[in-house]
Amino acid sequence: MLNLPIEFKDKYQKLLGNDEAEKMFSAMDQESKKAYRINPLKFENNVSYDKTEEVPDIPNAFYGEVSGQDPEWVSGTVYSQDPSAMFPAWIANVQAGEKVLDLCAAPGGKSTALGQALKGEGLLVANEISASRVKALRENIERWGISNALITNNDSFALAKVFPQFFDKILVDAPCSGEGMFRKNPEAIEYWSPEYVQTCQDRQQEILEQAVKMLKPGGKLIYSTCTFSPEEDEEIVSWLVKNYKMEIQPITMINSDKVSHGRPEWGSVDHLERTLRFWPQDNLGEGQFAAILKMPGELGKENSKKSKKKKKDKRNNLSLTKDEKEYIAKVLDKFNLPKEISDWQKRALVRKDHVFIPAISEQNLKGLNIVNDGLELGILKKKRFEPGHHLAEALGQVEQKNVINLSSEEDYMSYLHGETVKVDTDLRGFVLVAFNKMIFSFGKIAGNGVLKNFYPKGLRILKKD
Ligand SMILES: C[S@@+](CC[C@H](N)C(=O)[O-])C[C@H]1O[C@@H](n2cnc3c(N)ncnc32)[C@H](O)[C@@H]1O
Repeated sequence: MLNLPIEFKDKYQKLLGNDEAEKMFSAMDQESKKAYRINPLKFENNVSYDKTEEVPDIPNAFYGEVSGQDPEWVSGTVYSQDPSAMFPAWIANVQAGEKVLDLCAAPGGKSTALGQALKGEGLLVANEISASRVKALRENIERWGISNALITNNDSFALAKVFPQFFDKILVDAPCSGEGMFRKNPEAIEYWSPEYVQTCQDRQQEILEQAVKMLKPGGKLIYSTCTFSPEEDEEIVSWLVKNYKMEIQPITMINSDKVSHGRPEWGSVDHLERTLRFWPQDNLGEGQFAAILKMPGELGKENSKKSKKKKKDKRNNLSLTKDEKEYIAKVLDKFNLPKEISDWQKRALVRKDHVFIPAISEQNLKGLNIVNDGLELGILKKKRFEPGHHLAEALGQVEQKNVINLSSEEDYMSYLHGETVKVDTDLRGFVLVAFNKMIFSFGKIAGNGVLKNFYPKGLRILKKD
């Protein structure tokens, strides 16, 4: 049984009434609900999991557990995510070509969903303030095969300087008191106090003050938390409406009766019932709050012919030489390229031997700590080119012929451990490596049929003795 603080219980008994509060506390003693999303970007996405129970309203999402060693996970074919946490990115209703910022992004559950909705067009800036957490964000975006994300490790002040009135949509999945996660992470209970809730509200306002500066007129802010406290939910939304004249938008993409609405009496502006609340007693997933707010003005007005014209990349000094292009083409020509990579010869740049297609070309990114810009194609090594892991995951978007599908679980695990594997094939040189048809790495086959391991060292799974 969860050891909930007395002040927490008192607060929700007052807010909800005794009966509803009891339902909430007893639901918090049940097991948390696990679920996963299937990646629509991947060509092979026939997963081995049970698909009987769908997560309501979310396409390609099902209840069930995923292991980090499954080929489905390793190949970026599924993402394990709390079902309620799937909603903020879904209601953002991102369209291909938009400019989207995920301001508090790690480990990337919502960034992967926002990125997949862009379908390789437009831009996702995925930012995370914590240097340790940004690593997982990068891994997850790469696995998902997203090619047009700029991953940054900054605070919101630094981003606001570089991107004034720039984005169509911004998701602020704010750091919060995490009350909705108590049953999943009971250690979060230890941090909780009424003062901590207030500290979280202050921090949310500080982040949001910068976020609104980055929205275009008419742009949309999706604000979410995984907490129940009105101070961090309805009160924050009220503050946004009052301070920035933002409008709370109706959310039309939800049909499930397991999704509740914000409480007008817990804030101080109209239309709070348009916001969404996820309660454990509604039995969908963990606790969550989500709202969409629109900036005054209309989108698209700034899209004059002049601003539509593609600006030239200022980074001419990073261009590839003719020889470098030839080394790269020798490898890439063996694969079927998704459309966003097909014009790599025009767009790819090289920095410190790393060849990449930038996610963003016209913007001056000075002042940002860039973790990854777009799609890393690979590394130039003297007169040859070694394709990179991110490229392998992106190539999984389309049918590939130059693939070795490992024939046993044993070979698959050996590969994840970083070992070489003997393969029975006529293929030679760089190949994509798959298991159960799901592409998860590059490898290189030598003349003797030995598959050299190119699974990145940082992702390898340690062998148990
Ligand atoms: C709720 S988590 C984000 C979860 C993520 N959106 C997902 O779906 O996987 C909030 C994140 O905000 C980050 N954060 C904390 N303070 C921040 C700040 N001042 N600016 C930006 N991000 C911050 C935390 O490190 C944490 O990773």
